[in-house]
Amino acid sequence: MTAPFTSLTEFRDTLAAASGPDAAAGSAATARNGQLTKPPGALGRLEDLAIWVAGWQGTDRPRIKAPQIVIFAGNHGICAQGVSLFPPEVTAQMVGNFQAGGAAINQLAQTFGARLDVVPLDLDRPTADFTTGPAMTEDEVVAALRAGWDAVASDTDLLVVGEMGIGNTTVAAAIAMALYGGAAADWTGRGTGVDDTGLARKTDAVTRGVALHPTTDPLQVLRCLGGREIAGMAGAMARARVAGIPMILDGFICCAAAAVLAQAVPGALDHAVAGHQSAEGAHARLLAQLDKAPLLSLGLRLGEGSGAALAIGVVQAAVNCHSGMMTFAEAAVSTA
Ligand SMILES: Cc1cc2ncn([C@H]3O[C@H](COP(=O)(O)O)[C@@H](O)[C@H]3O)c2cc1C
Ligand SMILES: O=C(O)c1cccnc1
Repeated sequence: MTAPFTSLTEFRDTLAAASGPDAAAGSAATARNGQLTKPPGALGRLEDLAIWVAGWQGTDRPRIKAPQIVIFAGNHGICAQGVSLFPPEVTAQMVGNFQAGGAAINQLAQTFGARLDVVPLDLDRPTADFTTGPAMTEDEVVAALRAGWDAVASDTDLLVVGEMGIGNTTVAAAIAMALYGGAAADWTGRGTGVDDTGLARKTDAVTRGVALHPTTDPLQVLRCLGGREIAGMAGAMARARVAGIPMILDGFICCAAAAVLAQAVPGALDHAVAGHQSAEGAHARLLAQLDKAPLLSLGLRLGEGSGAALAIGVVQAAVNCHSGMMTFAEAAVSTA
């Protein structure tokens, strides 16, 4: 489906018009869960996950048959401030690596049987340095949101969005500070591995950028401080919300994109679970703001959708148990 919006206002209206999950299917799944051959609650959060997917799929027997991972890539003018350990050309080089099958996310996608799509967004045209002006024009940010919307396949039943963009932990920190306040140092971290001096440069850049763009409108925060891959992720998440496709959030950068939606429209992330807590310092703080408890905590600090991709396996396991197990009656097992 082609994106049904051509402005930020229309984007917000599209997202706000999304309906919620099927409450009857959720209730039916809760009832079924209570009859499965296990002590009540013994599958812990897997039970909640299966019931949650059931609501979004509108059936008490959900299945995950077509998971999709989409990686958005973008380049950032803020790299001019010396905020990353790596040079910006790595973004395009890694896109080539994704296309050749050589990155971590390729292996993870294959492990969980997920389709993998890579969407480079104007890599030869970095955003503007947000310490000197708005990162994007409205046309640019809307184009990236539309690319995100259009990247979700029509048969996808579980979505993961990931990113590649040298400099984007600085961008995500600026978005988080603009949306939630606090000091820049609360939101900056080591990203690809900057030293103390690099971290101080990041924190200074975020302080100056947020001061230059004092807007509190979440979509203007995305335009002024964000990046194309972050807007692409937001557009794909919005499409999933409107289409009722459950999704798994990845690390710090992905959650910054999600935070824009959550602040723009209440309930915008009802279709999302947190896949993992990354090692980027402020990810835990951001997850707390989103009120999402991570499924995994493996010390990853990669991005590319990697932590969320791992959690595809957890969600698949949850729905397979829920939909494939026998009830006490079917299996002739005595109840308590
Ligand atoms: C080879 C390589 C592969 C990556 N895959 C993801 N990232 C991650 O690191 C970047 C963010 O960190 P910073 O803000 O410090 O630049 C993003 O591209 C993110 O996806 C990578 C980074 C590198 C170097
Ligand atoms: O939290 C993440 O996803 C992350 C952390 C560091 C670098 N890239 C991504």
